Amino acid sequence: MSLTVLFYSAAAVTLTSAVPLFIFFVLGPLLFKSPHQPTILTGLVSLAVGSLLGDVFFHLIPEIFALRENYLRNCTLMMMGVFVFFVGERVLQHYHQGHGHGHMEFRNQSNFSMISDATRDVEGEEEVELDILTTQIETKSATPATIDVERSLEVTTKPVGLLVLTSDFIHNFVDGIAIGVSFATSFPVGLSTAAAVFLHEIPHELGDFAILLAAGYSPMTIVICNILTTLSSFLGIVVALFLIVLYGNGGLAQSDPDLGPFSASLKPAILALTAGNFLYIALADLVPELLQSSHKTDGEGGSRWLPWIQYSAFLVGGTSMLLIKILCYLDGLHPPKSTEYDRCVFLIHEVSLIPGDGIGPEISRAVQRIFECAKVPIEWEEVNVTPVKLVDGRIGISPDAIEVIRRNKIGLKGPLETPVGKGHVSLNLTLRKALHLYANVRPCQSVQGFKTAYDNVDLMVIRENTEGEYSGIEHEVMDGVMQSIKLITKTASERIADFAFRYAVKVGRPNVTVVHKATIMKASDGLFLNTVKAAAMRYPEVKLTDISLDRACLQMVQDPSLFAKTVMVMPNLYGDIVSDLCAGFIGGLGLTPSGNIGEEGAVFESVHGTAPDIAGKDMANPTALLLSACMMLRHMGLDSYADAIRKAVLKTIADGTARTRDLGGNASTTLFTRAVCDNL
Ligand SMILES: NC(=O)C1=CN([C@@H]2O[C@H](COP(=O)(O)OP(=O)(O)OC[C@H]3O[C@@H](n4cnc5c(N)ncnc54)[C@H](O)[C@@H]3O)[C@@H](O)[C@H]2O)C=CC1
Ligand SMILES: O=C(O)CCC(=O)C(=O)O
Repeated sequence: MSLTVLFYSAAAVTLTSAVPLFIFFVLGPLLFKSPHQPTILTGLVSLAVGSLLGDVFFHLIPEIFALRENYLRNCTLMMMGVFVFFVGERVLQHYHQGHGHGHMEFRNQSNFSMISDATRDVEGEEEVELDILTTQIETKSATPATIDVERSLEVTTKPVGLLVLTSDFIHNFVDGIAIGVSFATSFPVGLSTAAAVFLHEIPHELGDFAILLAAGYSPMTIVICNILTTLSSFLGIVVALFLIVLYGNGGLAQSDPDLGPFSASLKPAILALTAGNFLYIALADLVPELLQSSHKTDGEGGSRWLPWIQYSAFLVGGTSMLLIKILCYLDGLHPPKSTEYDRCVFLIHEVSLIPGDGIGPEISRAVQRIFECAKVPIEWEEVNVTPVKLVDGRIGISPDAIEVIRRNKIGLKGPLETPVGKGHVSLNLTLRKALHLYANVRPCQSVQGFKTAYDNVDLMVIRENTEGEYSGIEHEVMDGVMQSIKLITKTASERIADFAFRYAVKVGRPNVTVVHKATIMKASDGLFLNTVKAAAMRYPEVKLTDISLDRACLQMVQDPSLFAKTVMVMPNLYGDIVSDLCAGFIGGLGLTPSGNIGEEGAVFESVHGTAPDIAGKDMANPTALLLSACMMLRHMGLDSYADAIRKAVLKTIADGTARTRDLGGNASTTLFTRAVCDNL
């Protein structure tokens, strides 16, 4: 995804820099000669104000506060964005009385006297070939503004040019970061930020051209300097991409809190600074300039329409930002929810598909067919994980296959067979470890309309997914004595504990329950338990309880509703067993989904295995994999598709006519799939 972000950001920055250059050379002479020059310039500045504010209010703020985390920090950073640019402008003013983050440089001068400005030092100093200068000289002698201009001539010297270039360099660098991070957030946010930067760059760059001409720079030198300062935008993009790669998981498609520190923390922080910056430029830099120009022009008998032009251009800028947002909603018929809107336009998401063994290919085909019916905007990239002999002689998944899944960041996986009591290590575990998918989320909810012994089951198991009893550290101590080591580390326990608490906050469950057997495994389960207890201090809004594994199983079987308001977190093996137990409450393994989630991506799969007893017979229930695929869609922000598919699946089961055998019906996998499509 980073390459896509790089491409869009680089294209945006190139356009943002090239167009003002084009305007300067091709349209500049016409513009400067035109009697409508103030009108055009005021229109451009007003358009910039509208688009900057539109970007802030319609795109950046919803994105910054899409997650409930870091609310105060992000507010502070937004304020800091304003403050830093206020201080920066003050410093620049100190060195050059007047030039801060200038856009039209009509501060303290009458109606956009940029042109007159530009001529100050040029006369007699350098021969400049452009027509534009002739126009400038004429303009200068003709307007009353000349007096102001003459006065300010005294402060305009060559160092001013350097100051302007330095400030441009910094400004472009910040714009580069903002554009890079915005595109990493989503295409629409990138587009709107690039448009806002672009629209305020035009008047800004034109103003700077004029000052540089005035400071004695030749047009060619200005162009070269402009290209050099533009390089800092690219530097900004590189910094943004570096942060994305370093902190993981940004990139046009994902902004789920589970996806890693970039999406959850760094991205809102940078967007908050950008929002502060844009607010400052719009309200502190541009609006006062507009008010001043309007006032003076009126006073001088200028266009009475000027304020109306400003209002209209402002509204056009703001409305265009609103339109980008509305188009985005319409595209996916999404409800207006910022995390979801995030991913909704123009992009087809690439998802790795591992069909798996046994019933895996049958149920994977069913999912693909139903996704087609639902027109889900994803493309599958099938990954072959057939075990191969690795360089170290072990049997496992080829590094290339793992790389594909890592690249796509999102995968759907059918079950993989593991030889019992012999042979190669579990490929399921290999994938989880290789991709650092440390959290296994296993929800279990009653299917309305499908009656079991338990009603309204609503359980949530979070299983540590990388170590514990599944560490695979086993050896023969002596003949007839085998030892298997249960590895529990503080790091992994802390990671899963934090995940469980964040998850509880996210889904609105008030409690976390840690399930353990620390009475017996005092050291390993003891460490797990204590680490979760310590993590609880960081989430005062969530209540922590602990329960031993055996007691938890008893209570669940007696009354699963006792656990309906909690998120259960536990070591690896317990999670595997407890989630199968949960499946029993609602109708079996054909119904329970799961997601393996980590910082580098997520792979979704059903809780069940390859079901060798029914494999190849068109008898398997694809619901568990389908619901896993719905979890995946939600993880990607494609909630509306997830909701539609889930509704159709549950309706099909509730209708009762197309139930598979595990649910007491006699429908084939194919028939069930067709029924779900019909219900979509
Ligand atoms: N995550 C994974 O890929 C997992 C893989 N496995 C592997 O699967 C293989 C078989 O394991 P088992 O212990 O037999 O467990 P299993 O989950 O494959 O089967 C248990 C029972 O549930 C039924 N069942 C499971 N899924 C079903 C579905 N979608 N529709 C209808 N009935 C379904 C089966 O017919 C069987 O009677 C083993 O090689 C094991 O290693 C087991 C569990 C998880
Ligand atoms: O890899 C296997 O064979 C079984 C894995 C399993 O049961 C699980 O952890 O979900």
